Amino acid sequence: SCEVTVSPVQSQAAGSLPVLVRFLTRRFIGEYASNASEYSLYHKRLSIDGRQLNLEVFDPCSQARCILEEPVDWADGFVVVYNISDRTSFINAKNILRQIREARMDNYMEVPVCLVGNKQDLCHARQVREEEARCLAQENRCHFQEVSAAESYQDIANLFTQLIRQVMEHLKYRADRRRYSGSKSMAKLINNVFGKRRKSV
Ligand SMILES: Nc1nc2c(ncn2[C@@H]2O[C@H](COP(=O)(O)OP(=O)(O)OP(=O)(O)O)[C@@H](O)[C@H]2O)c(=O)[nH]1
Repeated sequence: SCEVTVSPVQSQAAGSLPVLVRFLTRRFIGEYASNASEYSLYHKRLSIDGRQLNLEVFDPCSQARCILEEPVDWADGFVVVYNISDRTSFINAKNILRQIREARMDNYMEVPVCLVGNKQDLCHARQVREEEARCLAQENRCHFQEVSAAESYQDIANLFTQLIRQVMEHLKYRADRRRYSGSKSMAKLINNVFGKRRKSV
């Protein structure tokens, strides 16, 4: 069993909550009662590739508008959502990606991120080209996908599953590194101790 924490980060009316709820419940709920936004931490038990996971999802913007400091520190992965029919939301997403990158400058700390263009069903009113978003994702070394929370569950399920797989690999990589550097310093210590002993014999 393993704990995975993912944070969806919303920009302008991007529909991050509907995207998340689609993933958690398979249903599309378009409008929420205003007090629904008080509950911003969600849990789900999942099985991915035969592993049991406790997924924790934090939606920072339902609490306060896009406060990133906290999730940047503790999240194992990010879902940055913008609305393909709202250019401002894309610019917000760009800023959020930059903030995540800056906060995670150290390569080993770089966490998996997925840029999500929601409301694909509104492509007749599109303000952000898919290619432009793909370029932004490449620049930020993150995955990219367009979805419609209103129309489809499968794309959203796939993107969360893929992100969680990446997160698990990343966590394993970090744990291996820690173990390796631990065993290296242990080897150094043993070497020093034995070196000294040998000298004194
Ligand atoms: N057409 C369409 N509308 C969507 C989709 N996803 C969400 N919406 C609508 O977009 C609006 C914004 O959804 P919100 O629940 O406010 O999304 P949010 O990103 O959490 O936004 P805040 O209210 O600012 O926190 C709602 O009216 C939703 O019904 C989608 O895929 N397609």
